[in-house]
Amino acid sequence: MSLPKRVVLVGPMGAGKSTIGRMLARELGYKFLDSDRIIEERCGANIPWIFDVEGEEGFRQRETAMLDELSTEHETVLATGGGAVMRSENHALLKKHSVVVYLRTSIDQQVERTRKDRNRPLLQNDDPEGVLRRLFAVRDPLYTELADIIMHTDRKSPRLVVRQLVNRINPKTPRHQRQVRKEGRNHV
Ligand SMILES: Nc1ncnc2c1ncn2[C@@H]1O[C@H](COP(=O)(O)OP(=O)(O)OP(=O)(O)O)[C@@H](O)[C@H]1O
Ligand SMILES: O=C(O)C1=C[C@@H](O)[C@@H](O)[C@H](O)C1
Ligand SMILES: [Mg+2]
Repeated sequence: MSLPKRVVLVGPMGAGKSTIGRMLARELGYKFLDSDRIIEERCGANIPWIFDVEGEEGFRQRETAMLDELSTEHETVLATGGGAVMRSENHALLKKHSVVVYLRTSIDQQVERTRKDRNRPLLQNDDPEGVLRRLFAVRDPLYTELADIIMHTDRKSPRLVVRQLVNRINPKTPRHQRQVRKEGRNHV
């Protein structure tokens, strides 16, 4: 089986899309793209500034344009923003020539992993856990629907997640084939 043209990572804030995406790209010999970072570079401003000045809607417009542009880049691993699934027009752009991986992560882990970072405007308020919970209720079905692979990340180091993903995306090893026969499902 050959490698997919693109691997697209989706999931909530703190799922590890940026962290795991960079490591996975290195393993596959692919280029790493992070849509949040490229939007910031193009705009010459960080995401909190974009939300402040243009509102969330302004950011979402930039995000759709970026996903469209990046959808033709092959041999890439793309880390998306947590809200990329919120616009239905983005779904075809995410699926294009790609294997979509949902990095599924519990609310507790999302809270823990986003606690110290001030670069996520939706979480700069009195109740970031409540926000993460509400977003997850809406978005989890969308991530799940889009996903070709659902990778659970709780209690796994980024290294382990990457190893399991490489096995899953490029299943050449007998050990992996035995695991799939045993589990027979889309969840890892
Ligand atoms: N499997 C993991 N175990 C423990 N910590 C992790 C894991 N994956 C990521 N992290 C840590 O969680 C934090 C958030 O990860 P990261 O920025 O990659 O998330 P993200 O999914 O890209 O979030 P966003 O949607 O906001 O861009 C980082 O500090 C990272 O080191
Ligand atoms: O979950 C979200 O809606 C977001 C996640 C981040 O990756 C950024 O795209 C931005 O902070 C919005
Ligand atoms: Mg990220």
